Amino acid sequence: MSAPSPEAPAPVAAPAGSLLAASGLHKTYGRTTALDGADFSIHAGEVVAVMGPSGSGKSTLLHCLAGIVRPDSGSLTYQGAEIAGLPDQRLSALRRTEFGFVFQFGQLVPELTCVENVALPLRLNGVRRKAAEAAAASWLERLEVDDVRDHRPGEVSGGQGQRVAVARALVTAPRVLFADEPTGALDSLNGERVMELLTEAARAAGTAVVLVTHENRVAAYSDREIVVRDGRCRDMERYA
Ligand SMILES: Nc1ncnc2c1ncn2[C@@H]1O[C@H](COP(=O)(O)OP(=O)(O)OP(=O)(O)O)[C@@H](O)[C@H]1O
Repeated sequence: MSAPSPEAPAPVAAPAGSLLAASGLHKTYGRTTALDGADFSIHAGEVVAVMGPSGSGKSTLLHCLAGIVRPDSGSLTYQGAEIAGLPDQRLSALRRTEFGFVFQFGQLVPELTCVENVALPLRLNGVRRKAAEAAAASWLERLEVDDVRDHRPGEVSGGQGQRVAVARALVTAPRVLFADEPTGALDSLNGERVMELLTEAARAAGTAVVLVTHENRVAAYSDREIVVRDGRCRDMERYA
C-alpha cells in the first residue's frame, strides 16, 4: 500500500483502544484555517509529541483535544464516547477530573504559595485543606521542589516554577496531561530536567501526555512523534 501524499491525507480511523481520539477536526478563525481535517489518537499512558512549524495548528489541536476550543466539525472521542458536542458544563467537568495542563509559563496563582498552588485543583474538587496540602507536598517532593513549598511563584526560578506547575497538573491523577511548550521558557539544562521529571511521573502514574513542542530534544522524551502541517497531522515515520 502506498503512503498517502501530504496534499491529500486519508482520514485515519482511531486505533482500537485509543484513550483519546480525533478524526477530521476542522477549525477556522475568520479566514484562517487552523485545522484542516486533523486526525489524532493517543493510548493510555502513551507520551506523544506534537511537532511542526509555527502557525501549523499545534496549539489549536491541543486546545480542541482538551475541550478548551470547540472544533467546527470532526469527531472527538474520550474512552470511546463522543465528547465534541458535550455541553460546556460537562466538558469543563471532564477537564477538571480527567485532564491536567501545563503551559509555557506555569500560570501559577501569584498570591498563593507553591504548596497552595499545587493543592488548588484538589481543593476545587472538594478535598479538605490538610489532605490536599499533604498530597501537594508529596508531589513537590517528587518534582524536587519541596524546598520552595512556602514561596510564592514570584520568588522561585523559571525551572522551579515549571516543576511546581507540573506537580499541580498531576496532583489530581489525570488520565491525560496536555503540555504546550512546557519548557519553552527554560534554558536547555532546566528544560531537560523538567522533561525528565514530567515524563517519569506521568509514566509512573499511567498518565498519557500530549506534548506540543518545536524542539527535537524535548520530543525525544516521547514514545511517538506526530507532525502538524497546514492543520493536518502525520505520524513522523510516515511523513519522512
Ligand atoms: N484565537 C485565534 N484567533 C485567530 N487566529 C488564531 C487563533 N488561534 C490560532 N489562530 C491562527 O491559527 C493558526 C494556527 O495557530 P496555532 O496557534 O494552533 O499554531 P501553532 O502551530 O501552535 O503555532 P506556534 O508554534 O507558533 O505556537 C495560525 O495561523 C494562528 O494565527
